[in-house]
This record gives sequence, structure tokens and C-alpha cells, in this order.
Amino acid sequence: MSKLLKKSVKLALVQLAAGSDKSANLSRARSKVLEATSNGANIVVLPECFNSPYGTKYFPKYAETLLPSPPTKEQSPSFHALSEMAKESKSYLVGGSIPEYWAETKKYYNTSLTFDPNGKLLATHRKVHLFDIDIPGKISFHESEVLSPGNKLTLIDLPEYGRIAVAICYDIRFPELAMIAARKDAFLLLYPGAFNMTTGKLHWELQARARAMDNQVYVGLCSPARDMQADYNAWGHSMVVDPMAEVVVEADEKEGTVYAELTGEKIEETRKGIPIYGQRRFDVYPDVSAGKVKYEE
Ligand SMILES: NC(=O)CC(=O)C(=O)O
Repeated sequence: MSKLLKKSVKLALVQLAAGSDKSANLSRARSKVLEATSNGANIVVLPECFNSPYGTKYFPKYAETLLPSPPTKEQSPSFHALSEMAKESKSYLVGGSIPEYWAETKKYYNTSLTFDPNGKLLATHRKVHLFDIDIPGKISFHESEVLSPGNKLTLIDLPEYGRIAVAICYDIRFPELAMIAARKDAFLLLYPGAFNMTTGKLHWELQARARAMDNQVYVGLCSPARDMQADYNAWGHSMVVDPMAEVVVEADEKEGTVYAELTGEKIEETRKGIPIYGQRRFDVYPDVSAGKVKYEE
């Protein structure tokens, strides 16, 4: 038996077509999650901003209050819908992300909620690295105009399987997060994310494969489906990459769900063949996972 992944697990990435109608997005998400578990999925992932369009002007309009937890249905219909979906489908549900408003500080966040198969909230991840970029003539986007960053790393223990890490989209560009999670024994790094037509083509697969290769773990990236009528055109191409950095499964740009069976043997076999885990030189450079790491806000 693998130390990291106790038994094989079926992962589903739901590449949802999210529009401007929040309740329609929630009920579409529900039917896709139920479909995924009827196809045998144990862990189901939704995309970044699965209940709203993606864009700074939309964050305040769609934001929900999550604290104090649990929120009421009026404060957060998405929290309750996700909890119900997890319970109904009996799956671990990584609920993509939603815009969050924290009344106490008057701050907005891009926040991911993960629920267990009983509908209990397991973890909350607020996007740590905000997506602020300027590529002249291509794309300019500044989440920090509206959002505040989260301040912690998110590791989640799934008792039957092992440990996973959840982060959001731009977070994948910061390898430290992935490195720390893997060295703290995560078998799977999950990133609900919405890359775009410029960066998607260049970096989406590269980032996923790099994080998997460096850390010899599984990586799952879950995008919204592409909508060319929307202000922001998501790249799509949700994918699962294995610990050897091979793409196991990949969606195209349209709505759809992709599945992969993850096994501990694949991790063991990769680490045995290329034993970097025992070859690191912390006498030459520091171990980023050994310093002070924040897991709690
Ligand atoms: N949308 C994001 O957060 C990140 C992205 O599109 C990119 O890194 O490229």
C-alpha cells in the first residue's frame, strides 16, 4: 500500500459552462456533479468562479458571505448548494471558487470551499496570489482592484485516501505552494482555474506538468468551458497529469467532464525510478517546507 494514497480514487473535473444566472449555474453544477458520481467519481472538482462570470466588475455583484461559518442560505446560497451536492452525490466536492465578501473587514476574496461526502465543510482556500498581469495588446487583468489575497496554504485530509492540496488558478504559478504541499505528503494538487486565450495556450499544460514533475504527484486543473460571448474567454482544457508528468486526460474547450483513476502505485513507481525525494541537498539550499508555513488564517 502506498504511504500517500491509501487506495485508488476516481477524480472528476467538471468543465462547467457558467453564465450570468447564478441559480442556473448552481443547478447545472448539481446535475454535472451527480452525473460524475454516477460514473464512479469519488472526488469531484468544479471550476474557478463556477457560479458567476469571471471579471473584476462581477465580483462584488456575485459575492456571498461565508463568515461566520456556516452562513445562512441568504448569505451564501452557493455554500448550501455545494454542501447539498456533496451529500447527495456522496463525494468529496472541491467547489471551484466563488467571490466572497467578508463584512467585518469589507474585503472581497476569490474563495474555494471543499465539502466531505456528508456535506460538511472541510476547508476554505482564498486565492493567495492575485491575478494581476499586463501583456500589451493581449490581456490586462487586475484582480487586486477588487480582491484581497488569502494568507494560507490549504491541505485537506480525506480519511479514506490521503491528503490533497487546493489552490486557485494563478496560485499554480508559484511553485513553492505545490512544493510545500507535496513535501507535506499531498498526493494530489487541485487548481480550479480560468486561464485565458493568451496564457492558456502558452502555460496551462506546462504549469500542470511542471508542478507534477517537480513534485511527483497528481495535478488536476479544472477550467470553466470557453464562452466567446463572455468578457473573459476561459481556455478550457481541464486536465489531469500524473506523477510522471504525463497528461492522463484532457478536455477540449467545451463543457464536459473528464475522469482519471489515481493510484498510489503510480506515485511510488515514479519516485522509485527517479528518486529525487532522497537526493535533495538541503545542505546546499533551504527546504521551503521546513520554514514557517501558514495553514490557518
Ligand atoms: N486567471 C488566473 O488567475 C490566472 C491566469 O489566467 C494565468 O495565470 O494566466
